Amino acid sequence: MAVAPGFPARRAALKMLDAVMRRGETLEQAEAAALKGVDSPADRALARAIVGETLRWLTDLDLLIDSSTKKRLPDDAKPRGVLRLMLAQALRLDTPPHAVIATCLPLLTGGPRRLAHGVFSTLMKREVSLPDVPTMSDAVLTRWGKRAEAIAPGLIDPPEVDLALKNPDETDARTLDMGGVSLAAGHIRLPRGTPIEKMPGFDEGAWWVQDFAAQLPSRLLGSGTGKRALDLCAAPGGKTLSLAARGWTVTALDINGKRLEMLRENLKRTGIEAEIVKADALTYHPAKQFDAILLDAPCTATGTCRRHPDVLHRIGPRQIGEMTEIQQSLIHQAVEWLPSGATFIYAVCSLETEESEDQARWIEETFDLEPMPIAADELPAGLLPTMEGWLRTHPGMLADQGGLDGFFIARWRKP
Ligand SMILES: C[S@@+](CC[C@H](N)C(=O)[O-])C[C@H]1O[C@@H](n2cnc3c(N)ncnc32)[C@H](O)[C@@H]1O
Repeated sequence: MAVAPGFPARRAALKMLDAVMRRGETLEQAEAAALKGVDSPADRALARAIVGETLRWLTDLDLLIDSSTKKRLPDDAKPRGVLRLMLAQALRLDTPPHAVIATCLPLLTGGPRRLAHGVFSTLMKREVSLPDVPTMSDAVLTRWGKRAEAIAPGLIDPPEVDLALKNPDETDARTLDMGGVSLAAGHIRLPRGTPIEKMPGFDEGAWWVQDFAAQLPSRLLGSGTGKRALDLCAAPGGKTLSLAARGWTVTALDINGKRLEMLRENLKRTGIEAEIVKADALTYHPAKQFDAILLDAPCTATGTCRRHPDVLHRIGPRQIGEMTEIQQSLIHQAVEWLPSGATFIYAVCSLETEESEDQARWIEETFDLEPMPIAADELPAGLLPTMEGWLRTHPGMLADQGGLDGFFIARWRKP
């Protein structure tokens, strides 16, 4: 039987879905193997889009599948995986049902193929649709509680593209030039799918890609002219770039050589300078003193679920527990290195309370640090600090302007 055009993209999508759901791999890890041999950029983009939509809407797709099978298909059954992809294409990517059938059913043989065909055709005849907002899984609902309702509207679509400008004075001119919108000085938002490398200013390094929420921790350290900052978990370097662009003399430390290579490339392209240190922060001994330490700690990254919807299905109490321990070890080190008068920022791109608010409370109970509450006038319009003076963002915020990643940021001073 001849292979339908578009079949390689679906086969890759199934491999990626399987790697995330059964092996707990990240989408990035899964892509490397699954897209091997898929050469056309369009097919690669299609495979990514199919898996992205499938993971974003997984709970709702499963509810539809379960509504038309007599016996519930096991979570890891191949026909369920194929049906998830088929429905995501028909209901989210507007792929005509006949094209979905032609390209996806060859992923199965025999009885499972007939079953998937039957379920898909029944659902198409019923003219089923998805809800307006994706339903979160029970595991996510248990963790996020009431907040899930506020967050979920931010997960309907993948996010737009945010840029951070090296020179915030250029915001108006560059926003106009690129046809974007700006949510604050130094920020530009472009439509999803914008060919970034072709945009004006890329070659000269006038900006870099960074989610709006991820731009906030360095903003909260203010201008750094004549001052030194340690960016403790720095790679690939978004925060190093914005700190250095704000005048800070930055030491960027990270344990991961590959990620530091990206940081090096980012510095080169933007013409921004920073000292790079490849080291384990847990054994490193800084030779200098710093006016500020920014710990953008490793975390479960559930705050990036708009771009990485795999986190909605891979992360659970075990990973959260492991991360909170690593974060506390890193916090211990950072606080030890803070000289009197220096500022400490703890940030995570996580929506999990254990990695965020609970860690800030633990810091206040454990260390002799003075809170430096974040003030409303330090934040872009539409964002407010919490009662404790911390900043919590999530994808449902600034929804009418395209939302933003989930971040938690808190700030202290060493007395
Ligand atoms: C959230 S990411 C940092 C993102 C970065 N700040 C940025 O803005 O691009 C966390 C980083 O922590 C690094 N990391 C994890 N454990 C570390 C350790 N023990 N010492 C140094 N870096 C570590 C990881 O390699 C990863 O690059």
